[in-house]
Amino acid sequence: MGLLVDGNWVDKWYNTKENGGKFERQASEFRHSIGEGNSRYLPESNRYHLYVSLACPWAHRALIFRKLKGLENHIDVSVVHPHMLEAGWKFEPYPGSTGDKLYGYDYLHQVYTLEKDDITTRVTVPVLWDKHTKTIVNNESADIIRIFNHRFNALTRNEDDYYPEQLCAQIDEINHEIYHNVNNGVYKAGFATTQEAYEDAVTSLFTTLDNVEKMLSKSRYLVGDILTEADWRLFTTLIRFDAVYYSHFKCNVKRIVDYPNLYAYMCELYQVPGVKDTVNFTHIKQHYYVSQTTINPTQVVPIGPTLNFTSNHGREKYTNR
Ligand SMILES: N[C@@H](CCC(=O)N[C@@H](CS)C(=O)NCC(=O)O)C(=O)O
Repeated sequence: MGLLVDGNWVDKWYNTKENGGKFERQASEFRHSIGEGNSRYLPESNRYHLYVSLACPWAHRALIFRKLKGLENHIDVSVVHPHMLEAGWKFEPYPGSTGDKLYGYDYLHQVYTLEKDDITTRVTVPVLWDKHTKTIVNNESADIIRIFNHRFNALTRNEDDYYPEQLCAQIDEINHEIYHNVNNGVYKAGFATTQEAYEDAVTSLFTTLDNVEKMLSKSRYLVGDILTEADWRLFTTLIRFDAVYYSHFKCNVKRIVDYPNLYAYMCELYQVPGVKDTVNFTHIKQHYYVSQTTINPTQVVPIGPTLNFTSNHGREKYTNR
């Protein structure tokens, strides 16, 4: 695990010593959009490419939106190897990995230096890449899912809207809480290097999960009867929770399966057509347990738990009232 400094790969882990044992995620650097006033990046078929890891919850958001919005024939995907070690994300044969379909590179950092040869940056997934200009359009999943949500509608004729105008404020508000306490909260717990930083993160995480459990006892989705991006952003953390975050990141106050409403809600989302094809538990478990050697130095991957997301979720009752 490392980063690019002036175009050179440096093998270095996040430094938590400077800030009281707390993990602080760095902001994504490439934040361009496609279409709507952006004359550089136009919404064209087969022009953009998505680099992902099937393990990564942020990249998973982008894969789900690509599926839901019918973009599979317009935006192809390269999938990295699940292990992210000294050289960062790599392209090596592994079931479910594809190699770098565009340039045949060995490492994802080579895609970043193709964009700019003396770049200084972390090398993260997802990356939305433009094949025409050989540049990174965007490497922030929160932006990529919004681009996918509406910028290619003219091509796909898929008008499904996961960020409807009248709900934007509500969605932004819930995203904010879920991002800090849940999506990033599990990382803050797992990467904490002091007891205090760990306990702060786990307390906020379970306070939010308890609140969401209550909300979901009254409402089918996070902002009412409509499935929105807020739900998909929560889903990619929930689906990894019992298999990884509970044990590896020590988020072990409760499992998702112990929350009746959260669990049924997660099953409902998993069962939305196409979504289960985006979930790969081998990549997920291999990535976390093998790559994060500061937490799991033996790199032994647990066999369990046994998971079932296909049971009858019964969530229709909330909209049929
Ligand atoms: N804010 C980014 C975060 C992406 C991210 O941190 N991805 C992780 C994988 S789960 C990564 O590639 N980490 C490599 C690193 O931090 O060097 C997003 O949501 O797109």
